[in-house]
Amino acid sequence: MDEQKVLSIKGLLDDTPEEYLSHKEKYENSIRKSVLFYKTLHSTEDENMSVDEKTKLNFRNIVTSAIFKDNSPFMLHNSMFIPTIMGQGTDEQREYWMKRAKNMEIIGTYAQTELGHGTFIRGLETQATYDPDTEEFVLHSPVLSSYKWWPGGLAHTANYCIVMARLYIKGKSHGIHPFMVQIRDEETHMPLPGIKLGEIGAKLGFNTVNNGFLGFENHRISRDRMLMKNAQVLKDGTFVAGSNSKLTYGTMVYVRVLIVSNMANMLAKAVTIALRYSAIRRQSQPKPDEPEPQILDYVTQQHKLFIAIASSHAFYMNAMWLWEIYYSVSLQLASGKLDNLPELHALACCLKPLSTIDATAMIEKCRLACGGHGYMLSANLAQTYGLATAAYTYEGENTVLLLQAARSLVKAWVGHVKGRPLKGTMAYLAGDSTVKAWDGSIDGIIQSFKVVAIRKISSVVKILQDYEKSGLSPEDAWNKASVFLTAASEAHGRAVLLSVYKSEMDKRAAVLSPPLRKVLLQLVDLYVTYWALEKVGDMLLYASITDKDVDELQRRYIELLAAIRPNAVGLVDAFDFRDEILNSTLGAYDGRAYERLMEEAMKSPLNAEPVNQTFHKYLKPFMRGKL
Ligand SMILES: CCCCCCCCCCCCCC(=O)SCCNC(=O)CCNC(=O)[C@H](O)C(C)(C)COP(=O)(O)OP(=O)(O)OC[C@H]1O[C@@H](n2cnc3c(N)ncnc32)[C@H](O)[C@@H]1OP(=O)(O)O
Ligand SMILES: Cc1cc2nc3c(=O)[nH]c(=O)nc-3n(C[C@H](O)[C@H](O)[C@H](O)COP(=O)(O)OP(=O)(O)OC[C@H]3O[C@@H](n4cnc5c(N)ncnc54)[C@H](O)[C@@H]3O)c2cc1C
Repeated sequence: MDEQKVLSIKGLLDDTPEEYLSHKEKYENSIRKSVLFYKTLHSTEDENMSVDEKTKLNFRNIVTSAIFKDNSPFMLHNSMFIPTIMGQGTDEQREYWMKRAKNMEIIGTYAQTELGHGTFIRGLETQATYDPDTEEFVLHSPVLSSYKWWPGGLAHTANYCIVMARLYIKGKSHGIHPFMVQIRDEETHMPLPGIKLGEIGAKLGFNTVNNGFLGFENHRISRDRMLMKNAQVLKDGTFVAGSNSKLTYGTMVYVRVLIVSNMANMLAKAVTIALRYSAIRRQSQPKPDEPEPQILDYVTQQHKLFIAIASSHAFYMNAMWLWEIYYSVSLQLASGKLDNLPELHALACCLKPLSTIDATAMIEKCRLACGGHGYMLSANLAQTYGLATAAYTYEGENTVLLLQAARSLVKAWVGHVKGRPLKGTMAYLAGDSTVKAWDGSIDGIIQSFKVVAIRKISSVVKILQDYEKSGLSPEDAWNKASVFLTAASEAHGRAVLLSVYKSEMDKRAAVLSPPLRKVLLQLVDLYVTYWALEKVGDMLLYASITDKDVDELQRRYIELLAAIRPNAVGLVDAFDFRDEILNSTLGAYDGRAYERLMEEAMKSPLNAEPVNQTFHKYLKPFMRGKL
């Protein structure tokens, strides 16, 4: 696809930095650009029909990040509204709504979270009560806490949305289901009667996403507006349950899978900026007779940055692998086979949190690695952090998701002890977890991570059982053990991340030139060694590492940093981000960071006049003692 063509369209990139616009202007500018971007992208994609969905998504994601530093108000239309129609609609509903949504005849969002509940979906309070006399659902927000709160684009952009609401038929609740709801008039864009809409206000990031609130006052929609692929309500009010109520959560699983590759991209961007800047920035004079070195030559700087390069590769490989699993499970679900859904859910509940936790921490480290200039918004590291840390919370708060994964792991372990077979990515739990002599090879360390996971899972299951034996209810035992349950999930997630990164690289190794293979495998080695040192306590406890082994591992780590140093700039150049996509004074390809900082500073509205009017109004009288 022609990224260059997209980015050269006039008006897509901002002349005035967004941060100098008011809240309202930011929104209006983002809408103008969203429309232009949609038209441009469509014409570009039409020329590239052969490209597969995953490449298309990645391309869109990267180009979008250049045009919208703080994300687009159409974001939810593409990432959740359309996927929910696809995943939850009947054939007829898909046919009708997809045509309208794909052509942008309607703009939609996904309204699930409420003021009172986000995590606990079964606690949602928005009501959809079926009225068999009129064959309609009556949508109602009975209390303030039932107002929808957060959906992107909901405030002033979307005219339709998918509302997740509790279905009532003849006084009986039938759980949470998706409803297609028109919220604004298609001609005037006014909110429809019985619908209260607005924007939720300024946030840490996402300030151009137009996140909104929504309340209903007995608003009626026809029966065919319930998305009925899974569960159905017949005309007379008969409820037909779906094969698994959790299929209603399908869009969330899809987005959790996408988030892993999104984190790989965000981290790649941040480290490209910080690393290029580290190559031109010179500071201090360790040797009196020599010039100031590039800060990239300080090993502490390499320690901050090289792991971010390796982590981006690791997330990318894991994301592609997870995408394949998602794809094949989706095909199975379509043919009614549900067996592998729990494993997909558990995997997404490990990899979404770990990728967002690591990316958030490493992007912040990239900012810190740029010293004072990293703090400038024009460096584009603060905004990148804002986007990454949002993903820590959205699409399932990370602690909550790790506890979901723990639920599957505990179940698997208990079953294994009872003799039930383990399958898929949990099959390794049946392996040997006895302490052996330390094996410091890459495969040996990965094996140690698996042992750590087995031991943490088995240990927390024992804790849970002991609590229950002492008289605690299963729920209280679970809560009491939850710190260690999340630790067990993290250990499992680390074992998956490490082993998939290594095995996916091995698969590709054969087609790489020997020098490239060498460098990419150094990154794998660095990643594995870094995490062994980060988790040295676990290695001591469960994998019999000795102080001598740790010493060796530390030396190996330092040697790897030295080996990667000559290729470090090449490695970030290989991410192949155009300057427009990095959008950073510090990270441009030509290294003219100081010139760019000054050029950007001159765009500050305060620099338009030499004396600001507040001097005459306040400062002068104040300094003369007249105020
Ligand atoms: C274009 C590229 C863009 C890329 C970037 C994208 C950016 C996009 C921007 C997005 C912006 C942000 C947009 C947004 O933020 S949209 C809002 C997102 N909101 C959330 O993610 C809410 C998080 N909460 C939940 O998911 C659930 O309520 C949890 C999971 C916490 C519990 O749930 P609940 O209380 O109802 O369940 P339970 O505890 O009774 O039962 C648990 C049982 O159910 C199974 N189970 C649970 N869940 C699933 C599942 N999904 N598939 C299959 N199975 C599932 C589970 O294994 C267990 O099974 P078992 O053990 O009993 O056998
Ligand atoms: C930038 C952004 C965009 C968003 N976009 C959308 C959108 O488009 N559509 C939409 O519907 N929603 C959206 N959301 C909402 C988002 O999905 C929720 O905020 C998220 O799922 C977390 O739920 P919560 O806010 O209820 O947090 P809470 O669940 O209240 O979490 C607060 C704390 O309680 C802890 N906690 C909660 N439950 C448990 C538990 N069972 N065990 C242990 N600890 C627990 C959490 O770990 C956390 O520390 C968005 C949020 C953000 C930040």
